[in-house]
Amino acid sequence: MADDTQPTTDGATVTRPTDASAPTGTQNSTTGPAGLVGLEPTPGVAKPDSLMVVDDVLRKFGGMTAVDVKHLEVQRGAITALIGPNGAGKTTFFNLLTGFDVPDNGHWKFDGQPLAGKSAARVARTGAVRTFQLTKALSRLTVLDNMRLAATQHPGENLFTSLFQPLWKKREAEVTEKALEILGRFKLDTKKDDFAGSLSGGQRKLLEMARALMTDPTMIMLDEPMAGVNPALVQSLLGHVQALRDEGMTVLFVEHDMHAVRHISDWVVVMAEGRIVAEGPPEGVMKDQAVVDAYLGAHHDTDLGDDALLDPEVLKRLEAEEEKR
Ligand SMILES: Nc1ncnc2c1ncn2[C@@H]1O[C@H](COP(=O)(O)OP(=O)(O)OP(=O)(O)O)[C@@H](O)[C@H]1O
Repeated sequence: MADDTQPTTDGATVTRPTDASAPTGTQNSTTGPAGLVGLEPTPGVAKPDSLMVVDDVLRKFGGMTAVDVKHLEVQRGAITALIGPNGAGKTTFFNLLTGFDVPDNGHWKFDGQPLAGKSAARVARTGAVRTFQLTKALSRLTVLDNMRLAATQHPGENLFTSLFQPLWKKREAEVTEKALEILGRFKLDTKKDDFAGSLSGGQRKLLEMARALMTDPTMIMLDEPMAGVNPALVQSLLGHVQALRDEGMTVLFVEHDMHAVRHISDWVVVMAEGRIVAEGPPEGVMKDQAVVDAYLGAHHDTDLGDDALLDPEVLKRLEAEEEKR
């Protein structure tokens, strides 16, 4: 397989596998993307190294079934995209898995630990952390304070430390150092004293990701990370997501941007009307008849992966525009 790598606005690199059946960033034959090679692309297929395993999760709103997932396994160390037309149940499913909503039925495990019935805070402490859009309150804090606040959800934080000044002083210094290091990685260090609300759409998304990293997650769950992002920064964001995977993190993301999905996902799971209708490597899944039907049934104008954004000329112009912001 030949890889095509491409630098982004901030130096991160997007690696585009030219053969989707053989993903990149492999560690050994069962874990990470390599473990997905050759798997049967059928809904509910077992993965060789599953970090999350979901069974019979049902969520109804009145008489309407929003989520009805029989079985899903998420491969450790890989990037899995969760896609589907509007109203398919993706966000509800995310909310259920992360303890922000309660199912009518079902159970699921993260790294062997049962999560059903656990609060959102307890789920986050297990290492499954989701990103959130910056709220109004957070927008009024500086970028650095946003990062420091995110660290308070860290499993290592405890009452003992917070009661003794020498301990919390030391901890505060460590947290600030870590925050600056992560901000540097996302090229947000120069913005550390700016209000988060003053950042561009793409920079906000980077900050959301940076905040999640303050808790050292095992799995990061991103809800539409590319939404509202300038196309020049999309490239950069994609590079960062791949870098997290290459460091061994598991990524699960909900996304409408099919360009993003096609170019960074190792595996794609498709939901429609609450159910998983297909899963498999990105190239194959986009051609799956059940997927085409689900999208055509929902909205006819969906772009299932436009490569125009990878045109160097288009990119150069967009990057120049982003620089001016
Ligand atoms: N709190 C709620 N009360 C009633 N119905 C809800 C609630 N939340 C979601 N729904 C319904 O459940 C279904 C699934 O919604 P959900 O937001 O999970 O879909 P989605 O795939 O994330 O859609 P989108 O891509 O548009 O964000 C929709 O029909 C929605 O109207």
